[in-house]
Amino acid sequence: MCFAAAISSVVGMPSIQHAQPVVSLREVTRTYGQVHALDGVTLDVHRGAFTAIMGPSGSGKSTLMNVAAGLDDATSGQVFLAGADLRALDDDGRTRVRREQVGFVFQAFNLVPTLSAAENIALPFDLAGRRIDGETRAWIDHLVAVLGLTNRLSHRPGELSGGQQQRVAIARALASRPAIIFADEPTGNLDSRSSREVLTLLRTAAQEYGQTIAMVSHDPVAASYADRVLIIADGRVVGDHGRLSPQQISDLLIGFEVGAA
Ligand SMILES: Nc1ncnc2c1ncn2[C@@H]1O[C@H](COP(=O)(O)OP(=O)(O)OP(=O)(O)O)[C@@H](O)[C@H]1O
Repeated sequence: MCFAAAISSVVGMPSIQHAQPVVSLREVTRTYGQVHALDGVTLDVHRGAFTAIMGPSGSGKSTLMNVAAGLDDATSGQVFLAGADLRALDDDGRTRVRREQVGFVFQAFNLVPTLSAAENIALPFDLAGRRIDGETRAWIDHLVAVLGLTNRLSHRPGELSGGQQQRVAIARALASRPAIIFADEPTGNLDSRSSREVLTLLRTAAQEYGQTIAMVSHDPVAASYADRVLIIADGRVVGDHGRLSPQQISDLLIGFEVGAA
């Protein structure tokens, strides 16, 4: 069964609304001592967008993701995540917004090694003290089937390939239908075939389900799966493009790598 059919058969195809951005940054700065990791970033990310964030090493990509996800504090400016004004919240408030609205996928998979795949997928619900109701169980079962994990649910991460581990991490991130998934180099530890599978899954989740995804990557091929490519240099957004080919992305980046050298 294709991903779209599986999803629509469980929840119906949601309408994609572009009214309120999922993430909204206004003139955001983040300084570490003398370093301006973010230097006046203004940015909206809309529901259903698959956005790649690219730029030279040290340009501020991780800082941007961390600030937008409420993992790090902006020094100045405004940060809205799923309608919440993050800078007006205390640590507990930010943690709550993160748990309820954000999914994460990391390069190193970040699965708990002592838990099975099924337990890892359910972990965010356990941590949030949320019961998995019937509808959510059906959704997770479908995700597991579409991601090809049905026969791997009792396995621990150490018994799975890299690609399978990342698919478990993606199922975990999608399970709670978060407002946004932040993916930090999600294919950094995968071979090219597994990378293609993972990127296709992310793109399909955005296109067919309206799942908002922001992905930091160094890889022009990975970024070519996104429908928006942001280029960050010296803490600023210096490029904001629609879908681009890997070659177009490489050419853009070479200009900034040379500029940064
Ligand atoms: N916790 C921190 N303390 C001090 N400086 C920091 C901290 N985090 C980031 N920086 C600095 O902020 C700038 C942006 O870093 P950031 O990690 O966001 O860049 P990046 O684009 O994600 O880099 P990379 O591609 O190498 O991961 C860098 O100069 C970095 O050294």
